[in-house]
Amino acid sequence: MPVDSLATPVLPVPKPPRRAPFGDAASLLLRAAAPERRHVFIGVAWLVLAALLEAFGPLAGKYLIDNYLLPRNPQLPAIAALLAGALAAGMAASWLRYLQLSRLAGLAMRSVRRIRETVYGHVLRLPMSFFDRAITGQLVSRVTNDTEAVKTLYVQVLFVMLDSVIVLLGALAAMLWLDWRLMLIVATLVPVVVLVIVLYQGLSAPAVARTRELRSELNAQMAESINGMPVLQASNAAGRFNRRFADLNEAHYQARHSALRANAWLLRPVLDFMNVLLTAIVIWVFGSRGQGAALSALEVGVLYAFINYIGRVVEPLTQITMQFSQLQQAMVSAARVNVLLKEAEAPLAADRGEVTAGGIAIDHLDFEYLPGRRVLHDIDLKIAPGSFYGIVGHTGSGKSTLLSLLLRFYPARPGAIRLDGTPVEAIAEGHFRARVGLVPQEPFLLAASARENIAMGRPLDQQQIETAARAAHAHDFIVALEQGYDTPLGEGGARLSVGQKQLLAIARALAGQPRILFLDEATSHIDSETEQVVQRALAALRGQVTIVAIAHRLSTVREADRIVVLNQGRIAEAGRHGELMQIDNGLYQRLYLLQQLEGDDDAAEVAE
Ligand SMILES: Nc1ncnc2c1ncn2[C@@H]1O[C@H](COP(=O)(O)OP(=O)(O)OP(=O)(O)O)[C@@H](O)[C@H]1O
Repeated sequence: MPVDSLATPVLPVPKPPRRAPFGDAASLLLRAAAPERRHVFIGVAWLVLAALLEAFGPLAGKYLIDNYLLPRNPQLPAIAALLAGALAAGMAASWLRYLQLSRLAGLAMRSVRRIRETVYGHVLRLPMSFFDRAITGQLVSRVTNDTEAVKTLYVQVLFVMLDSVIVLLGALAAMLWLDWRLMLIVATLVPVVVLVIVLYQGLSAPAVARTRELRSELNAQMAESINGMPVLQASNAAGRFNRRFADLNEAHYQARHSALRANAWLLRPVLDFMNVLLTAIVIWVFGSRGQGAALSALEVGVLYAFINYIGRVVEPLTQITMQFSQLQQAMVSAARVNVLLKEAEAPLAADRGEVTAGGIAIDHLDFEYLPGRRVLHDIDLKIAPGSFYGIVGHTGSGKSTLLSLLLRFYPARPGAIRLDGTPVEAIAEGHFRARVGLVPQEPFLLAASARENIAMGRPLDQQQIETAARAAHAHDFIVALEQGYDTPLGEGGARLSVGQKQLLAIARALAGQPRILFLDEATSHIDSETEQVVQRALAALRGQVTIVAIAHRLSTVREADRIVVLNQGRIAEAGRHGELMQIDNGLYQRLYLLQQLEGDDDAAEVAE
């Protein structure tokens, strides 16, 4: 990682959307919950039943007051039956609510699991060009934090809201039946709540979106710092990073605070005030109807039921408004997840041919990462099956780019790359990856055993693993480890030397029995002695596997059948080592002599 990028004081903070797109969130949720339609219907049916049973309580109270208490009509069996009925209805409602909650919570959790798997699977299928733009920490934040926030949408928000709406409708229906004029007064709460929500949405949406963005920036900085820790500490950048993190954290706090302020002002207080106001209005209406006289028996029962129902209207409305802030956050997260899901995946390869012998043909290949900035020009190469090709050139000459195209990480266009006569994009993915092996510059090792690192999840037996390790000259050092092939290698293979890691990476590539093996500067980090081991391993494969090695260190490819020298994206020279050394003042000759000089200097330094 370049030190400059570490020292950059400001991270770009993308502009948050003005409004959280509800359609995006809804479509994501519906898609994820689609396989569970049956659970949704049953859960909702139970909710409706529970709300109906709960609405029965105040009606039973009204009946008790009207028929037994006020007329002083102590029919104990009837009163007991009424109370028992109300009690049973209440218990049944609670039981049903518990059942629906566990059913719907399970559904929510499964749906979120589905979303997370979909997002991760999608990320795995994205084209390499996406990862040129992506920032690891932000991406991780989408797959973990954002999908977690979407869970809130299901578990708390949707079900609490659904429940609240059903209870609200039940209470309004019961009031309508008791006294439609009073019901209309109480129902004025509904437009007030809609107004509060619209106001809240307008005030808090930008703050919530910004909070999410900033949180993922925080993750990104954390991930970047951990990855670049040696450079960060060596360049004394800890203080600068700390300040940058603190600035981001402060911006996050401010954004969160302004969302919470809108929350505190608008949500609960408005509803609490309306509750008191409406109860006062209903009592006043009853009072003015009686015009000072005592309320009739009928009215006392209705008043009791009404005051009871006002609570049942206010509570769900309060719940709905309170949940709205979480809904807001979840919608922003869902929208972010959706943006990621809309990224086009790498096109699926057709299945029109196979890699058999391992011949490679590159025809008039041009390539540019960014429009108008061509990095490869008219590359034309024929590599016979089983041969060993070296690709060399100055930094930035296009070696890695050519390898990326050979590995199908980017579409090879205009021009074409064919393997055994079939265009690379027309070979089925599984077959292609099995037949084409890669030994990268940085051997990526898992925190697992040597065996698992070679197998990489493929169903390989001990025999196959050992054969590959022997071919890569890795067997001897593996069996010398205290548990042999089962020795845990530590994070990133910390237990091994760089050269041993590289040999293990070669064993891994060979274990798949590839027909073609690409080496991406596989010898740049190892000493000359280990390089010779790698060279012997490669020499043993000659004739069986086509090898294309990109090399900074020319000694690695000295024995190649053909060495291709790239210069500014074009093939400048090609031939055997001896032939290239004959070209007076040629690029290869100059590179070679320069490296020899450096080698002599190193040797002299060691001798001193
Ligand atoms: N992902 C990318 N997006 C845009 N430009 C890129 C990308 N990768 C490489 N380039 C550009 O393409 C050109 C060739 O780079 P490439 O990495 O292929 O060179 P190289 O010969 O492998 O260099 P090195 O020996 O330093 O690894 C360079 O100018 C580089 O800036």
